[in-house]
Amino acid sequence: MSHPRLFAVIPAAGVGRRMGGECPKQYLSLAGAPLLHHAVLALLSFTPPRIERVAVALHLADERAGELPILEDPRVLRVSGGAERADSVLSGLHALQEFAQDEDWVLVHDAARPCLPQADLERLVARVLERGEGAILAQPVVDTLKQSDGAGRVLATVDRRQYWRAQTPQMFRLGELRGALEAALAAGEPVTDEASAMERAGFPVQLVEGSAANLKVTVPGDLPLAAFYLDARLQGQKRCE
Ligand SMILES: Nc1ccn([C@@H]2O[C@H](COP(=O)(O)OP(=O)(O)OP(=O)(O)O)[C@@H](O)[C@H]2O)c(=O)n1
Ligand SMILES: C[C@](O)(CO)[C@H](O)COP(=O)(O)O
Repeated sequence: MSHPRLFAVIPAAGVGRRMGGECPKQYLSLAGAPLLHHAVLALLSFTPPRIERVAVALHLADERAGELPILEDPRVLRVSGGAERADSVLSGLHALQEFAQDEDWVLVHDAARPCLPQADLERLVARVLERGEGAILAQPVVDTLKQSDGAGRVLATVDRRQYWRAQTPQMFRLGELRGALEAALAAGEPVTDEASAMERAGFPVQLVEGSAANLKVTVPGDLPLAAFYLDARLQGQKRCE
């Protein structure tokens, strides 16, 4: 069997509205480096299989992108992001077409998730390559879930055993994902993750349990927790040196 080829896209062109502040959150520094650096490093460090190219979707006009040495890595492709996250992902997929085939696998990972543990990434890639079906990292819901009536009161309590919180990376075949995203966007459907476009197109999506460390840095309160996880990883790496 031919060796499966693996590529990646990192959407990193957001403005970080919910974080506030002047600087888009992907350039905020935690554990000595910007969030974007940690996210790119997690993918460049992964093997086997080695990720052959990582397309990073940026606000190319943002001079801060030029200040990240990791974006000079020969495997990194800088592409211009789009108005929405899905547009940025598509921009990355189109750039990868120069290097990848439609049947190759692609991981899409948020720059806003800097703490991705290698063990989670290994688990996701192993499951996809073992079963030949796309998958996402996700966490089962552990709190009781309430449905809102839209006016600040509980409408219903739902069975939380059926609900998971999607994370990234999300891993699919490049051509299938490109087609599903293009179809969803053409239909004007809201696409907040790659899996929703694949579900809409009728593809199966496996759920692979991820860890709480793989949080999405969204609001200011997320920063100290992300710093804790990154510091813990660095301390662990020092103990192994
Ligand atoms: N047009 C966009 C919007 C978002 N993203 C990226 O998608 C990831 C997840 O999005 P989110 O957490 O929503 O980031 P922002 O859109 O920057 O945050 P906000 O919604 O608060 O503005 C981030 O890495 C962000 O940079 C992107 O590449 N292009
Ligand atoms: C892709 C994602 O991280 C999965 O939970 C999430 O949908 C991103 O949403 P955002 O509003 O773009 O942060």
